[in-house]
Amino acid sequence: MKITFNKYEGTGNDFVMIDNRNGFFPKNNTKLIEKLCDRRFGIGGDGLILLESDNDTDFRMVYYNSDGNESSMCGNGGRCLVAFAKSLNVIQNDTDFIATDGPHHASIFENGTVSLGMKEVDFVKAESDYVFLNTGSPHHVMMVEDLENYDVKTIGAQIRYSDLYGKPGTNVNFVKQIADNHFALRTYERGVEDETLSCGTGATAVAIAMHAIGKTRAHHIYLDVQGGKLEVSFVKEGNKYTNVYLKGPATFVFEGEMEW
Ligand SMILES: N[C@@H](CCC[C@H](N)C(=O)O)C(=O)O
Repeated sequence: MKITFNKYEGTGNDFVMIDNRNGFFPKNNTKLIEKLCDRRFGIGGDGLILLESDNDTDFRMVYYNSDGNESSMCGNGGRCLVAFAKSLNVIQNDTDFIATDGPHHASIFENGTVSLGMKEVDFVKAESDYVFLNTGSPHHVMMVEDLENYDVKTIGAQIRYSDLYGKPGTNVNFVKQIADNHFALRTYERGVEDETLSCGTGATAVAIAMHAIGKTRAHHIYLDVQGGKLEVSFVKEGNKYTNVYLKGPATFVFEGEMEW
């Protein structure tokens, strides 16, 4: 059988996109998903995303990490899926869709940039040397001295598998401040088990974490990731971060068919 797919990337975080509105895709076939994401034996991607029909919103997002397992929210993947939905004529330039962490609103601008509404954050754990929060996916955030030469894969894996996070684990972000409203980050992603070029829920977590610990007073933060630039904006209402938006490019790469 042949699978028709599209490949998208958002600041270098890349995804295999499949239109599953007719429900043909074998969603529990972990080995198949892992193979489709494999960069040598498959199409290649940090994750695979299904676009499915939903009764109450424009579409449903189902996200799998490249290890083949379904996981929590993917910010860059969500932005790319919005661009894919537009290419399928499922939506125009504004949409409401549903993902594992709840409803999302998104808009596509003329230059192809996608702004994605993220879940509200009402809990930020701030310790002396790290911050932990959930922006749709769990994120450990820590500032480091030499971000450019930091061993993200080794240290990221140690934290991800540490007793602090137990079996579910976490994503791990290493951060450097560039200006009051400008940070650079590198992310180790669980489920990819490596550094990726960008992580949208990670960039969102870094922006909120830096505000929560007083590194910035800005509500609109610029973030340099390994694969490009993202922006995160939010409103602080009491202890809550609301109106959280993640903005950046979402780019079609190629389409094709793969035999399985
Ligand atoms: N790349 C994503 C995050 C994907 C989920 C993550 N790997 C997890 O399992 O928690 C993003 O852009 O947010």
